[in-house]
Amino acid sequence: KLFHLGMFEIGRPLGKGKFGRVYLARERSSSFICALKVLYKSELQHGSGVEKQVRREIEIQSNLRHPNILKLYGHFHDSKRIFLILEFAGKGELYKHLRREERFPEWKAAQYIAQMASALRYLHRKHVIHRDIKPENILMGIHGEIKISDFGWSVHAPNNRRATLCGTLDYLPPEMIGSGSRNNYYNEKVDLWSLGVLTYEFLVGEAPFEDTPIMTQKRIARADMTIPEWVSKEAKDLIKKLLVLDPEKRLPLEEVQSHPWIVKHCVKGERRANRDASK
Ligand SMILES: COc1cccc(-c2nc(Nc3cc(C)[nH]n3)cc3ccccc23)c1
Repeated sequence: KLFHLGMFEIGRPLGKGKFGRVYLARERSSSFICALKVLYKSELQHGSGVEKQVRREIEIQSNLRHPNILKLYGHFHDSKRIFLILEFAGKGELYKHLRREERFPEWKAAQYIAQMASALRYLHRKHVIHRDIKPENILMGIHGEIKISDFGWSVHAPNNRRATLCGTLDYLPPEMIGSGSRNNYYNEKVDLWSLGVLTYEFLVGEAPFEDTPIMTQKRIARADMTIPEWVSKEAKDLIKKLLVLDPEKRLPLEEVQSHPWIVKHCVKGERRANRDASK
C-alpha cells in the first residue's frame, strides 16, 4: 500500500485527470474495497461555480441507490483536499473498452442502453437530470454491468480524444447549443438526446455529429446524421426516435425499455424459450 489515510489503506492510482486522482483503497476495519477520488481545493477556484457544483453533486450523488449508478458512500476533507469515497467498478472506463473493441455488437450495445435507460428513469423520478451522458462518464463493474459515474467533473484520461476546452460538443442536444443565449435550465429530455448519441456511438464507434466544432454544432442543430446501412433497422429506429430536435417528441424512457431492439436482446433466455415454446 502506498500510504494510509486514517481509516483507509491507499492502493495504486487508478487514474488522474483535471481535478485530481482516483486511487484504489481499502477501509481498514471492514477491508471494504472502494475508490478514493482526491480533489485539490486549490484546483476548485474558491467561491467559483465549481466549488458549489462539487457540493451540489456530492449532495445529489449521496442519495442515489441504483445498480447502474456509481455509489458515493461518503466524503471528507482536510485543509487542502476533498476526498470522495466511491464504489469501485472493477473493469474501469467503458470508453476504453469501446475504443479497444472499436464498436459493440448489437446485443451488447442493447444491454448497455437498457441499463442506461433504467438508471436514467431512476434519476428522472428523483428529478435529477444527468446532462452529461457520454462514454467517458460510464464505468464498468466486474460482471460487465455499467455504472454512470459522472459527478459533473468526470476524470479525463490523458489521451482523451475529446480533450477540448469545453469538453465534447458531440453529446449536446440542439436546445443547448447555438442560438446565443445558452439557456442554463435543463429539461430531462436532454438525457434522451444523449442516450440516442450514446446508442449510435456504441454501434458505429464514433459519435453521429462528430466533425469540427463549428460543423458539429450545425449538424446537431439540424439533427444531420447518417446511420450506416449495416446497422439493424430496429437499432436505426430507436436512434431516430431519440435524436429528434423537439425535446417533447423524443421517445420516453419507458418506451426505450420496451422498444423491439431492446426487448430482442435483453429478454432473458428462459423467457425466450417459453416464447418459442408458445409459438
Ligand atoms: C484516467 O483513467 C482512469 C481514471 C479514473 C479511474 C480509472 C479506473 N477506474 C476503475 N474503477 C473505478 C473508478 C471509480 C471512481 N470507481 N471505480 C477501474 C480501473 C481499472 C483499470 C484502469 C483504470 C480504472 C481510470
